[in-house]
Amino acid sequence: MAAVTQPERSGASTADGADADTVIRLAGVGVRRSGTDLLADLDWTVELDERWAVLGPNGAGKTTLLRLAAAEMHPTTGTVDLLGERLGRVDVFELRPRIGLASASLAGRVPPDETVHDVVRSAGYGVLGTWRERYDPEDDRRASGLLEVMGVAGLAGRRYGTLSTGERQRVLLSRALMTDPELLLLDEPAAGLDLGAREDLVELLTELAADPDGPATVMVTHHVEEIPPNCSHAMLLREGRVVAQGLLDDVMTSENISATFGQPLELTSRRRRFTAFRR
Ligand SMILES: Nc1ncnc2c1ncn2[C@@H]1O[C@H](COP(=O)(O)OP(=O)(O)OP(=O)(O)O)[C@@H](O)[C@H]1O
Repeated sequence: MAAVTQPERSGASTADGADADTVIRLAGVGVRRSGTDLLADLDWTVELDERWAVLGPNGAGKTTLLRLAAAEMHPTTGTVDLLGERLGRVDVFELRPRIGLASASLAGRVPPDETVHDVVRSAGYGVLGTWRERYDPEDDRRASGLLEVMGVAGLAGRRYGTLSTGERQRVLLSRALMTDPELLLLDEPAAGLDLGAREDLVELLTELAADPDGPATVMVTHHVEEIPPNCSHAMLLREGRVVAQGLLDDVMTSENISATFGQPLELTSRRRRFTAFRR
């Protein structure tokens, strides 16, 4: 993967004395809807140099967690600090461009007639669908560079609605990186991909994760096979609660995976790639 230049980021302190390398801090977080706890008792810290995988079965609360981290919703209880700013006290419209997000819900909102180049470029304005925004040549260069890095430069002029699932994932990843975010959030980036496309994506994410000046990354997935080998941390969620979280090698055990998915599973790893099957 060719490198897209990232500015160097360092660990200074913010004005309120918080560690500037802390990208996400959740303390005592709960999200409650219609009398149900979507998330409960959640404490979580993500540092700038960390690459997280979040795993759990359907309905575990993974997307809810990512929406909190994307400043798309507020917690019912507890506090959420993103990039040194407390949700509820900060203008989320200023915060969101600092966070790159690729998710199925975003994918579904892209106008099908939009060109691929515009889908990527318009992230700078936080909009979907180009209207009257003014773009600098630098915006065009960055969008083109990212599409090149993701191996889809040849699709720049194509309409988004004509792309395959794998091509869309690469375009949305390019869009998520357009604002040079400090935090990158990926909700099931490999969903719907065939085996080859999944492996291509894992390779892309591995290269992205290896960039020391790249963003802190949180990737939500259902499948252990999709975890990039250089992922540093993992969180396992079940029914809105953390089963385990911490360093990848400590968290990814047969016991923890079995507890998370509620069945006896055997987890194996080879060259830091995981597979799981029922015992
Ligand atoms: N507004 C709401 N009212 C009640 N329940 C809700 C609401 N929004 C979400 N839920 C429920 O919260 C739970 C967690 O949803 P979430 O989308 O975070 O799970 P998930 O882990 O991402 O699931 P999946 O893997 O299926 O995408 C689900 O059971 C969902 O039905």
